[in-house]
Amino acid sequence: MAGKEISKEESLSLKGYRHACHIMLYADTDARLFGKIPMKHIVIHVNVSDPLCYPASLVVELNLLSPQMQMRFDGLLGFPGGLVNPAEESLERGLSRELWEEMGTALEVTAEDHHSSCVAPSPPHLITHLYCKRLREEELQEAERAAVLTAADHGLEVLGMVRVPLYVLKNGGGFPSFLSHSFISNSRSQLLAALRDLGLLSPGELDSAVACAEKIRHGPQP
Ligand SMILES: O=c1[nH]cnc2c1ncn2[C@@H]1O[C@H](COP(=O)(O)OP(=O)(O)O)[C@@H](O)[C@H]1O
Repeated sequence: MAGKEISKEESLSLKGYRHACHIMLYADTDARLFGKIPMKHIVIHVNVSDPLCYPASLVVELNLLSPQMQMRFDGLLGFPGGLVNPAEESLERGLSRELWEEMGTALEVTAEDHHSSCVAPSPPHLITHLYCKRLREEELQEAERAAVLTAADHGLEVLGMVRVPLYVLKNGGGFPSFLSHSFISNSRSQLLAALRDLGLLSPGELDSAVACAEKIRHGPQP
């Protein structure tokens, strides 16, 4: 569900549409998976017998940053943010307000952080705007703590912030598994486009992960 891309200016001139603004916060990380594998840059040789995904010879090499999404009240994954009425405030100011409610963090979102605007495939008459903002790792960690400790919506509209794993493990663990979950509206497409456009993952890496996620979704369930 990608939706039709449109410029922010054009979207604001359309009548009868609601505007949903969300943000992808991300940061470089020095964290180590299982205490030993550097998260920043990881190389995994995929096992020949893996039934899923990658050809045996492929070495998966991904840059590991930590983009954030959240588990919503409805059990779907999405980005932090919400509806903004552009007749009352700018998209950026409204998004900052939503972030305060959902994450308990005062983050200034500017027009430079705008990534894309789309006419959402569903629900009808909705424009979705995605913003992307790179933080320092300490800022991201601080935002995660505030989301639990001080955000008004924690445990209600937002059940928790989650980091998006950008690495790929055997049998599609990591990013492909993450993509196989259920997402609100076009947030999954927003995630894929942002990772591609920001150069966090290459088009080839994204295509492989999407194909692998499809196999996981349609594979045997325990
Ligand atoms: O991450 C997202 N990307 C794109 N659209 C989203 C995302 N999260 C929610 N939406 C859509 O935006 C609209 C507003 O949703 P949200 O629940 O975030 O705002 P609200 O708290 O102001 O109601 C809903 O129609 C939903 O389908």
